[in-house]
Amino acid sequence: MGKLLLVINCFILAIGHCGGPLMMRLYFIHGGKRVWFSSWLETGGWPIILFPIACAYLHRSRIQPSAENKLFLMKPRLFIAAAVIGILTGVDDYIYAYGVARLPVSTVALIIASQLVFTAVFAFVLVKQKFTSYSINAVFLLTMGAGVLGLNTSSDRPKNESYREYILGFVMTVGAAALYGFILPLVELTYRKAKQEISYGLVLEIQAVMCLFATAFSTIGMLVNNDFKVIPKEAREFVLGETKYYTIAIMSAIVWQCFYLGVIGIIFCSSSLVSGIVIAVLLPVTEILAVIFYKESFHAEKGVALALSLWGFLSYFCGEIKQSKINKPALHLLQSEMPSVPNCQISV
Ligand SMILES: Nc1ncnc2[nH]cnc12
Repeated sequence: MGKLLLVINCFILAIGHCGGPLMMRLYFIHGGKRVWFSSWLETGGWPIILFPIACAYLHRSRIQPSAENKLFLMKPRLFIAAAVIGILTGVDDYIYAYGVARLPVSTVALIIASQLVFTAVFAFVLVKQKFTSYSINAVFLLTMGAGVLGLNTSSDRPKNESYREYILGFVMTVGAAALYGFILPLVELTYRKAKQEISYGLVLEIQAVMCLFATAFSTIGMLVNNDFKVIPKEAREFVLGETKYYTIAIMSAIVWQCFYLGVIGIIFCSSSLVSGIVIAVLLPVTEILAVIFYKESFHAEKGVALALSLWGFLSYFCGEIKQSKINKPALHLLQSEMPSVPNCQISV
C-alpha cells in the first residue's frame, strides 16, 4: 500500500510539475504580465483539496463511526507549522513566477535542477538524511545534467528582454531553487515533530493550510500591485482571447495543486530527498514539452542532460531496491516501506 501511494504521488507530481510551468509560461508569452497573479495561481486552487478531505472524513466515519471523529484532524502545533511553511511557499512562488516571466521554461527547468543540491544539504542539516553511494551518485548525475544544460543558456535570452531583466530572472530562479530546497526538508521535519500521528488525510489538511497561507500572502501582493483591477483589462487584451485567459488561469490553479500534493505526498511516503530527486528527474520532461509546445530550441546538451537524469534516477532506485532487500528480513514490512517518517500511517 505504501509503495502504491508513492507511485500515485509521483504520478500526481508529474502532472503538476510538467503542466504547471508550461501553463504559467503560456500566460506570460501571450500577453500576461502580472507576476503576483501568476504566483497566486500556484496555490489559489487550494479549495479543491477540501473535497478529498471530506471524502477521507466520510470514509473514517464509515469504518469507525464515533462521536470523536472530526472533519479536521490537525492540532494547533501542526497548524502553525503548516502556516509558516505556507508563507515561505508564498514567497517562493513569487520569486519562481518572476523567473518564469523572464526566462524560457527550458532555462527555468535547468536552473531549478540545482534545487536538488539545496534539498540534499538542508535534508542533511534538518532531518539528518543519511546518504548511500547510490543517492550521492544520483545527486551528482542530476546536478551534472543541470550543468550540461547550463552550457547553452547564453543564446536563449528572449529578444524583447534586456540583459538586466534576464539576469534578474536568473537570480530569482536560483533563489526559488534554494528556498524550495529548504522547504522540502522543512515539511519532513514538520511530519516528524508533529506530536500527532501523520496519516494521508492529515497530509491533505497540511496541503490545504499551506496553500491557504501562501494564497493569502499572494493576495496581499496582488492588492498592493493593483492586480485585481487590471485583470479584466488584461483578459480582454490577451492574445488568445478572454475565454482562454480565464481557462488558462483555472487550469493553472488546478494543475499546480497536483504539484504541491505530489511533493508533500512523496515526503510522507518516503523523504524530502526522494521528492527532490523525482522533481529533478521530471525537469528534462518539462524541457522537452517546452521544446514541443513553445518551439524552444533543443540542443545536444538537452539530450545529454536527459540521459544523465534518467541514469541518476535509475541509480537511485536500484539503490533503494537493494536497501529494501537488505532491510526486509530484519524489519516489519511497514517500517521498510516507510523508512524516514516514523509516525506516518497509511490511513485516511
Ligand atoms: N514555486 C515553485 N513552483 C514550482 N517549482 C518550484 N521550484 C522552486 N520553487 C518552485
